[in-house]
Amino acid sequence: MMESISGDEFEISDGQESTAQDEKIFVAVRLRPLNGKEIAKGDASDWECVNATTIIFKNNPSERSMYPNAYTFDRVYGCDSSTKELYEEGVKGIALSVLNGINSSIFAYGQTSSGKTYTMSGITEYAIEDIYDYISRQNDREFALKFSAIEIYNECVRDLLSQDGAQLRLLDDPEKGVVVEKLTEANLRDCNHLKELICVCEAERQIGETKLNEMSSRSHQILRLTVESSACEYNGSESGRSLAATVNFVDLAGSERASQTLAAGTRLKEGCHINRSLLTLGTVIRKLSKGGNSHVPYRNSKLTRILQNSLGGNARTAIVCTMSPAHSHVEQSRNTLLFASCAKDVSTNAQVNVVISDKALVKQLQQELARLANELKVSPVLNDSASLIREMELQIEKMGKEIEELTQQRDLAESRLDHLIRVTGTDPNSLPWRETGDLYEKSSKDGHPASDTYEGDSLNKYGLADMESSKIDFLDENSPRNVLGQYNVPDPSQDIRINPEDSYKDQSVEKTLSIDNNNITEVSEDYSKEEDQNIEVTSSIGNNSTTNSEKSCKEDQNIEKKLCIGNNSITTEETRMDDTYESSKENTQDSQTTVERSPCSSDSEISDSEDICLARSKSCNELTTNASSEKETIADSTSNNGSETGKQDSYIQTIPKSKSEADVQTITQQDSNTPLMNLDEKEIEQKINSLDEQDVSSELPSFDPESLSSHDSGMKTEPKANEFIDSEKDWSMVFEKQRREIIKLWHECNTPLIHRTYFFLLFKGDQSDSVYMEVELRRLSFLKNTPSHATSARALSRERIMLSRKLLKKFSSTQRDDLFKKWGIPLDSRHRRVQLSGLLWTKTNDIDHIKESAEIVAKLVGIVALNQTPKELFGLSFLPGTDQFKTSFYKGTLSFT
Ligand SMILES: Nc1ncnc2c1ncn2[C@@H]1O[C@H](COP(=O)(O)OP(=O)(O)OP(=O)(O)O)[C@@H](O)[C@H]1O
Repeated sequence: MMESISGDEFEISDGQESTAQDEKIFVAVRLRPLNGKEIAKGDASDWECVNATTIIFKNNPSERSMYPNAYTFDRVYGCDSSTKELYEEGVKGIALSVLNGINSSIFAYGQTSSGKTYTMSGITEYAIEDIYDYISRQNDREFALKFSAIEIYNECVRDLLSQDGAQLRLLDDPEKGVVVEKLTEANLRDCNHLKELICVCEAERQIGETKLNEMSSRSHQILRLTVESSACEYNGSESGRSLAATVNFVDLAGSERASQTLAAGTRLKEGCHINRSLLTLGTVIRKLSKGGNSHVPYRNSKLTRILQNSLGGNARTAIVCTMSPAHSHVEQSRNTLLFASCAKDVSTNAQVNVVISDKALVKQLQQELARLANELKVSPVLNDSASLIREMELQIEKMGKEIEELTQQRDLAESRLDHLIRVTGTDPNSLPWRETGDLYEKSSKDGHPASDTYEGDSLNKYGLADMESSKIDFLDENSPRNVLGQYNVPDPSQDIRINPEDSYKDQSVEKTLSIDNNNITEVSEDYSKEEDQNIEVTSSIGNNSTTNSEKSCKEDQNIEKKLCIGNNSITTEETRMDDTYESSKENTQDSQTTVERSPCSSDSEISDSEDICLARSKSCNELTTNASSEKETIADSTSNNGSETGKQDSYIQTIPKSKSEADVQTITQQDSNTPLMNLDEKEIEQKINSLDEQDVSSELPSFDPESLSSHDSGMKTEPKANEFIDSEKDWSMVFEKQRREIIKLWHECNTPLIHRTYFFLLFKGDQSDSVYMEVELRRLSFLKNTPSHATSARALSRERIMLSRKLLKKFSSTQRDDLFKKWGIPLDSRHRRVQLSGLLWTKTNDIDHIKESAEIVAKLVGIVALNQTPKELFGLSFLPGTDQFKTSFYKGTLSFT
């Protein structure tokens, strides 16, 4: 919408095309006629407008003067000009910019009695008439006009529409700039309303009589008209865009000389304030006219503060400088012209002020949203790609977490291994699992089972007899001896007892990995049969019916070692081994020992196993050292064909090799028909005590890492505790005794309660727990003698505090009260939760107390299901610091029923 007004270049639009642009202040000079007093004094008129833009000092044009004789402005108006002419030719376009959403200001500047009020009154009247005339002709836009008026009198701001005459404060608004606080803003009904208000302002304004002007304005007056306009809704545009701008009609007080006005008292004071503010205005104009980035002292007067936007800011500005032509005022007139000259060099940067209403903004954003959504709809590829990328990102994120978790587990295992290797002084290059790992990897690549490529020699040369089974165990995740296999290095873990049944299972596993499934069944079954049947089994494995063939033995020594175990077959087979095998024959003895542990190896052992011996593999050194005696044992064992006594008792874990070791401790199966679970607490206690009396479980040796480094000798003092004779019922008793011992040691070592809980709940007496019980006992025995109790005590205290806090979250008030009562804590006592957490795991002799403590801690730390927990988590680590595991890790892996 574009429209021209009264032939002026002014155009009004909806503001969409308007852009900010620099524009000089429009400056016009107006001469008033000589008034009666001046004529009476015989004052001559010094100034003449020679054309529309130039005014000259006419009385002494040839006189050399420090002042110019001619001044050029946008427009100059002589004595006979009219205000209408002045308005129409320059000021109108600027004043009516307000209709276009552009701020504007019209100033009248000049000495007192020069005609400022006379001129501004006319301009204001013409402007408001034009504005209302224009509005009345607009049918497609709605307008709202507001009016406010202030005067600055003696540097005080006063609301001319208010009767109270209170001084108003100026505030700096980040968006609007300087605003007058509590200023009345009248919503205009029509033009007459505005005129009425302007009349009110004239009446309210400070007027005083001076020598030069009977009606001298003693204040600066600013009439402000705000025009807001927007397109009519029925017009269908509904752009929500409004234009809002203000036009200021500024009638300044006139500069004056006290000598001329003969002011005194109040008038003199007024004159001082007027001159001071006008001086600031002149400074501001001068600074602005020079451009650059020099400081502009707007804040030096309230006038310049309020008009800051109109002076070089977001506004179009016109200044009408009024002059008296009288010679007696020539000096003031030159000052006015100097001010006007500066003003015309000042640039402003007016721009259209477009206001978007909140409602319109919301609507606009909704439209934008709909447009974008539509774009997505019509672009399925983009849509699919986005969802695909998101899905992939989620997968990557998930994989990253899994990798991180696996890395943590690997690091944990590696750190424990490294520590173990360091402590034992083992040459890392000789670690058997590295070799087997290579083999395993190689075999996997070949697409064959690991055992197919596994060669006993690679283990035998390290003298690690158990590695054969260890490697296989490692592949079997369900085997409780996985870790045993992994940690099968020459260290105290060698003392760990092996469950005979587990040993049996291990042997079976070895076979299953060496033969096909059909034979597995056969072999397994045959283990419990007669000796001769074992020979048959061997035959069946040897390449489909080849009985003890040389070829088969050479091709698969693994099978040979394990399955060629008939009465005479061992000797026979060994003589058929290749050179490599022979060269490592000494070390191979351990493998053979392992073979001989097979339940099918000899029923003679079964017959002897009324006093089953226990124990577990020896260190490689020991095994190597005792290879000869072991061989003898093998011969003995294989030559004895005793009666069958059943599978359960038919194992020999370790064959005694020396005289000292031949003193195998046995456990007589007393009361073997009485299940431990049927006994009460006292009876269990008695049984355990009886075990003590029999010295079945002699006091455990303290764990000394130093001794690990010299395991050669250290292993010669194998603790007798390893030499338990095992049976299910005896094991239950031993387990109970060990568990009680562990509980006491936990207490003495300030072991974290969470560790105790996990351990207690995880190991409940299964045969396979023996390894872990043993290790825990040894670890605690070592810890007990270390001076770290103070530190661990503090940690334990912190843990108890932590648990006391969790009591609040995990137990209801009623549950807590029940617990307090049960645990003898008065309900009216203080710090009951702390008291309770302090009691947990303290009564080491009271198994019920221990069970309850474990249950409470389990609930507090959120253990949910332990039945799927790999016991290897407690691993066979001999590190003293294993108590300090990461709870979160365990929480993520343990399960509890
Ligand atoms: N252009 C003009 N034509 C005829 N009379 C004029 C003109 N300008 C001013 N006058 C008369 O001169 C007198 C002084 O004018 P006016 O009050 O407007 O001066 P002023 O600059 O506002 O003075 P002050 O600063 O003291 O208020 C008034 O009587 C006014 O009618």
